[in-house]
Amino acid sequence: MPTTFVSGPVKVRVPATSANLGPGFDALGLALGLHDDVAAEVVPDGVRVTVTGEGAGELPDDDAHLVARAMRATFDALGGQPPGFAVECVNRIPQARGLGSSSAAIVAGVQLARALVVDGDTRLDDAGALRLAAEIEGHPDNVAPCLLGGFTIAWTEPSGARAVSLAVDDRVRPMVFVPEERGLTAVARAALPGAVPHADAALTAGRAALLVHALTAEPALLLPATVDRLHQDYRAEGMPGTSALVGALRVAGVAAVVSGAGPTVLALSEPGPDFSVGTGWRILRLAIDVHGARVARGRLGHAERDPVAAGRKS
Ligand SMILES: Nc1ncnc2c1ncn2[C@@H]1O[C@H](COP(=O)(O)OP(=O)(O)OP(=O)(O)O)[C@@H](O)[C@H]1O
Ligand SMILES: N[C@@H](CCO)C(=O)O
Repeated sequence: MPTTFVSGPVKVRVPATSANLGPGFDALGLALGLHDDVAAEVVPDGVRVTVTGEGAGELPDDDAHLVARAMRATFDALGGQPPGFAVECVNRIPQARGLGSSSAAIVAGVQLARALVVDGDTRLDDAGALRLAAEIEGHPDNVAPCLLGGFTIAWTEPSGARAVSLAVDDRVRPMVFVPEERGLTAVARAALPGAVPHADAALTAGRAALLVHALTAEPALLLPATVDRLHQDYRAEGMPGTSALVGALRVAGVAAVVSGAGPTVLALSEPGPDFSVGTGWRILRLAIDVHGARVARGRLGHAERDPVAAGRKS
């Protein structure tokens, strides 16, 4: 069946995400109340991308932009490319910091392309959108919470990625400490060994299981539930400030972990008033986003175009 495109713009709001959460490497993730807003429409020719906020002046303005690449891949999956398309991004998620900026861009592209095709949600259903987004990203732990919201457990079967979303206990209060310096996921993944000791794998599997209970029902167990032996120690040399802050917070009794591939630190409870963080960290208290990516018709409104004000609503 030929592909027909809708006229007029569509938009999507996508949340930041924190992957791994300590022991859940490449599997667990949490959607956070900090968002990028992205709009797109079909145009007669070419690909144009404008960016405001995070990444403005640095990211490509054409087909090479990650949102455009995800849209292209999704149009292919939907049966055909439009003559051209224009994209407007208002970015608030810090990039290359471990807060899922690349997954947010990919999910935005997948959801916008689906919304721009008549019957797009039928041609590529929600399960297919997750599979495609995870395939583009390479692992599902950020794209799952970005699409579904909440606390997600993602896994990959021969047919592709799948995920479930669970409600988080109200007492969990995420806080992120974002450093100035960036860290690319690809670099952090290269620091990992090909194999780990059986004892480390066994300990981490047990803590990941405990973490599901701690996050959903018993936050008092978050400190033991966030112990990991699979990735954080191997990456510590590449992000010494992050490693030191995680260590100091944990000594103070706070369930702190490296967010995603770092270098942001995620704390699942707040440190006491006596805890001194030091300089150079942007500290954000963030709600948990329970909605995941939200699509609507129309252009970005005034509030959505503000790269700061709308950033912390969930
Ligand atoms: N909103 C965006 N639009 C276009 N490209 C983006 C966007 N956000 C991120 N990127 C691209 O992805 C890169 C960062 O991806 P990377 O996976 O290394 O980090 P992250 O997604 O922020 O962190 P993590 O995966 O650890 O949570 C950026 O350097 C940029 O090339
Ligand atoms: N699980 C991924 C998350 C970052 O994309 C990693 O730690 O490499």
